[in-house]
Amino acid sequence: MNVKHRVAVIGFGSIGKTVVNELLGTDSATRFDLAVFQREGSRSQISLPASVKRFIDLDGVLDWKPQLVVEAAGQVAVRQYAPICLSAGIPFLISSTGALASEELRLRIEVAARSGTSKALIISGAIGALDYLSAAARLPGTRVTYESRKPIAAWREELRELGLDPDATDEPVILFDGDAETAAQRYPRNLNVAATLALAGVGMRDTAVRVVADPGVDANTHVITVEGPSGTLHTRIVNAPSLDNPKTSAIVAFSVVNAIHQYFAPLQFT
Ligand SMILES: NC(=O)C1=CN([C@@H]2O[C@H](COP(=O)(O)OP(=O)(O)OC[C@H]3O[C@@H](n4cnc5c(N)ncnc54)[C@H](OP(=O)(O)O)[C@@H]3O)[C@@H](O)[C@H]2O)C=CC1
Ligand SMILES: O=C([O-])CC(=O)C(=O)O
Repeated sequence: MNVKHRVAVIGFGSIGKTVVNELLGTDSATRFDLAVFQREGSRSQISLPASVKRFIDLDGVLDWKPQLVVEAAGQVAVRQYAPICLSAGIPFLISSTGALASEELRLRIEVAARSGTSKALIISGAIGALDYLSAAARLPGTRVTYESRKPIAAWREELRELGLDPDATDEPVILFDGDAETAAQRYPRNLNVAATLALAGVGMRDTAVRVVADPGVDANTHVITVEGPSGTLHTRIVNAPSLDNPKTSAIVAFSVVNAIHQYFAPLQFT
C-alpha cells in the first residue's frame, strides 16, 4: 500500500532544506507529500523543489491539512505558529527547543495541545542520551551540567557585540556560565540544546550551562554530565557544523528527519 504522509515544514534554511531533500529521497513505501511555509520576503524562495507546495501564510498550511507540522525556523516561529497548529489538532515538531525556556509559552503550548488533542514533539537535535537523562532525573539528587564549545565561526556576531574581533581571537572565550533558561534565551541560535537538556532533565534553573567560543576546535562539541543516585553519564558529542550555517550542527537536520520517520512508524523508540 502506498501511504503518503502529509508534512509541512516551516523554514527552508540549513535544516529545512536538508529535511525536505531527504524526505523527497525516501523510497515509495514511505513517500511524503511536502509543503514548505516561508514568510513573505524570505531569502530562499527560489530554491524549492517543484513537487513541494509553498505557503506564505499559516492559514494556507492549516487548510492543506498536514498530519504533522515541522518547525525549522527559530524560536520566534515556535511562538508564532505552535499554539495555532496544536489547537487546530495538528501535531507540531519543535526544533527550536529553546523557545520552551519561556514558561509562559511552554504552558500555552501545553494548553493548546490538550485543547486540540494533539502533541508538541521535541527533537533530540544536536545531542543524545535524553532517554537516560529523563530516567535519571526521576531520582532526587541528580545533577546535570552541559558545556557547549563551538568554533569562532559559530560566534562571530556575538563576539563583535562584546567588542572582540573574531579574527583576532586566539584563546577560548567563556561567553556564559549560568542556567539553561538564560542560555537558551540569550543565544537563541546556538543554545537550544541547553533547553532540551533542561526539559528532559532537572529543569531550566538547575541545569548548569557553560558556553565557550574556542578557536582551537573545528567542531560543535557538546559535553553532558549527569550524576546522581542512579549512576553517572558522561558524554562528549563532536558534531560537524552544517555547511550552510556554522551555528547549527549537520546532524540536527537528520534528527528532524528521524523524528518524522519515528512519528509515522509502527515501532517507536521512547
Ligand atoms: N534543537 C537543536 O539541537 C537545534 C535547534 N536549532 C534551531 O533550528 C533553527 C533553524 O536552524 P537553521 O536551519 O540552521 O537556521 P537557518 O537560519 O539556516 O534557517 C532558518 C530558516 O527559517 C526561516 N525563518 C526564520 N524565522 C522565521 C519565521 N518567524 N517564520 C517563518 N520562517 C522563518 C528563515 O527564512 P528567511 O529567509 O525568511 O529568513 C530560514 O529559511 C535555529 O534557529 C535554532 O533555533 C538549531 C540547531 C540545533
Ligand atoms: O547545532 C548545535 O550544535 C547546537 C545548537 O545550535 C543549538 O543548540 O541551538
